[in-house]
Amino acid sequence: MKITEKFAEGSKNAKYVEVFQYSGLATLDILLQCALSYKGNIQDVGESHPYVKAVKRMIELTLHRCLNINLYPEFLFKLSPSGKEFFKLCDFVHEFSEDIISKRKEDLKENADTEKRRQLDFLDILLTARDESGKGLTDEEIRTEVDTFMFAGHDTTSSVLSWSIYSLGKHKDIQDKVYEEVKRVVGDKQYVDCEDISKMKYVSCFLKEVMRHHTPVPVISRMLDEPCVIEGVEIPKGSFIDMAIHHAHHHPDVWEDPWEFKPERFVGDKHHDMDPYSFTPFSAGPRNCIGQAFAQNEEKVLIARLINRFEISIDPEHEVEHFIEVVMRAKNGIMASFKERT
Ligand code: HEM
Repeated sequence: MKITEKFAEGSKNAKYVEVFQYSGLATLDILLQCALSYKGNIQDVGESHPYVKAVKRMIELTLHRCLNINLYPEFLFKLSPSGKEFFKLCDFVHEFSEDIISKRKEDLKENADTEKRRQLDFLDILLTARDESGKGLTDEEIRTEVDTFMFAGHDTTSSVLSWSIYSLGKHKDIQDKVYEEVKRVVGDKQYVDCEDISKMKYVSCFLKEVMRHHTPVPVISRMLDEPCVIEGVEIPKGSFIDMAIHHAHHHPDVWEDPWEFKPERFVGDKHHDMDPYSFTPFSAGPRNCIGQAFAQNEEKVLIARLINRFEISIDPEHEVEHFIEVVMRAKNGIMASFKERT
């Protein structure tokens, strides 16, 4: 697994490694490979990869727009320098997805036999989907689905992986428990089996606590299509409302010691007796996250592989502070060291 090599290499060259940069590249490679059977080799190129650079800059420009009310109207944004840069990057990001799709279409035509043997992936489903009248998705519809998947499926998982590494390094007692369980379930294998995933019960509780305490998608927004009354205040139809999941995850009426990191609060699925909206890292309702099962399995495999090989510590001198940039990041990153276990 490349990310373990990157952490091992990084820890040899410097005592502490910045975690977010490597985890973002790894989760993008994983998503491209699993959903689109595309070998992006993003981790080999690093942060200078044009797709990675473009997405990073687009997030910065989106935040800049959110903080400038003058840029809210689409036509003003389009005329501004930041809007022009944003739409140019948008075109580039779309071209990246279109390229993956057109390569697959060619492969399907030219290598039908090898293609049949390949495992079905998300892109196959999009390319072959038909409605009742036999009509498939248009090229643009396929491209927007691929864009959503690439965006929704890699920054989120990277945030959870980075905060998991931070939490393991910060709480050595919890790291020991995670390691004991992984050692018992996975043993000395260099991979994690499907059956291993469901046996890692403590790792599940640990992951849930990471997603509660360091909520990966801290805020989601909706436009009201009908008026809504919240605590006696009527909010009119057409209003945009933000739902602060991170705050709900720390509400003292709901959570005991909300600012303490305690995976034990999820042991035995205790939280199942709670209000179902008290813990919603993947949102809730009809538009909740469709990648949640995949994401949780991915995180468990990554954590198991990392903890089986390394003892993780964080730099005690480095201040770590939550910073919301669509997903939950750390203001100055997370510095961790990865010591090979003997
Ligand atoms: C730990 C990782 C993840 C977290 C915390 C997460 C969280 C979320 C949340 C909160 C939403 C709702 C957004 C909203 O209502 O505005 C969402 C939607 C979505 N997620 Fe995830 N996600 C994760 C991983 C993934 C992965 C790996 C994929 C793809 C493989 C994915 C695909 C999607 C898609 C396509 C939507 C839009 C669903 C719709 O609008 O109907 N997510 N995710």
